Amino acid sequence: MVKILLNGARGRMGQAIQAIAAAEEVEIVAAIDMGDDPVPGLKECEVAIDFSFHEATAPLAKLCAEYGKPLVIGTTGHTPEEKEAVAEYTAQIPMVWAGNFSTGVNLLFYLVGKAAKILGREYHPELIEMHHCHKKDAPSGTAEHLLEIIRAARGLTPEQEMHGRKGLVGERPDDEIGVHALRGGDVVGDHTVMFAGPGERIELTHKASDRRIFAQGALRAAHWVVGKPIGLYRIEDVLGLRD
Ligand SMILES: NC(=O)C1=CN([C@@H]2O[C@H](COP(=O)(O)OP(=O)(O)OC[C@H]3O[C@@H](n4cnc5c(N)ncnc54)[C@H](OP(=O)(O)O)[C@@H]3O)[C@@H](O)[C@H]2O)C=CC1
Ligand SMILES: O=C(O)C1=N[C@H](C(=O)O)C[C@H](O)C1
Repeated sequence: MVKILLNGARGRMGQAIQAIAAAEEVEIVAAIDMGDDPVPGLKECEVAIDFSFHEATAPLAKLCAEYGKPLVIGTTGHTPEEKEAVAEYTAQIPMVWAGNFSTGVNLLFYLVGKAAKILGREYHPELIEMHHCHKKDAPSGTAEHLLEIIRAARGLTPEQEMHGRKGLVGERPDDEIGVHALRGGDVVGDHTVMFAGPGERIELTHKASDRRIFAQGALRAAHWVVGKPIGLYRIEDVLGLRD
């Protein structure tokens, strides 16, 4: 059993984690949300898990550093300043930080990287993601990581991303990544990267149908990170997928 503090406990992911905790050999010693004091739970836990809201992550990371507790972050939508603030604490505690804890999406990351490298510039990447109507950030954290992967493979910059198209946008250049965030209904999380080339197109898709996959990944990360050296880890480290 590993003892966890869960931040964002009343939310969709908080509920999904609580539903499987016992089966995954996790004891939730503190289930907190906005307005709750994390300190008593932090003192008792072995690791904290954050699935809450972008503004909440850096303050929690600061407290984890103060009490010497590892942190697993699933929350997305951080501003560049918030990301920087959180990253500072990776010099004080072990941290696993991932925009998507599913095994399937991590395979998608790998396949998209390979495809972006193998296919030439004339195979145009377009990224489409769809989530439920309650999601507050766009594009998704998963989409942001897919964009990083495509940019790295193709030598592109964030300025070469085109988020949605409207009006006289002109012809699509080769060195562009189209990004389209769809919202509606109760979609758990779909991500497609399309490479549209001359005479053919390749589509790589992952569709999540149950939040359990994210919850299982996050709890696996919580078990894994306890006792690890200080530093920043990704889900690839937890899954042993790092090249
Ligand atoms: N990495 C991954 O694999 C996944 C990541 N996510 C991400 O996890 C996050 C949560 O998603 P989801 O559960 O669907 O969202 P919800 O909106 O359902 O839940 C968020 C929870 O966080 C609480 N909360 C809001 N602000 C704060 C705060 N300042 N301090 C502490 N708690 C706060 C909310 O409380 P209240 O209701 O009182 O506002 C609520 O209980 C999102 O960023 C989402 O993108 C989601 C799925 C998978
Ligand atoms: O908010 C969600 O629901 C999800 N968020 C994560 C993201 O932003 O990528 C992961 C998953 O797609 C579900």
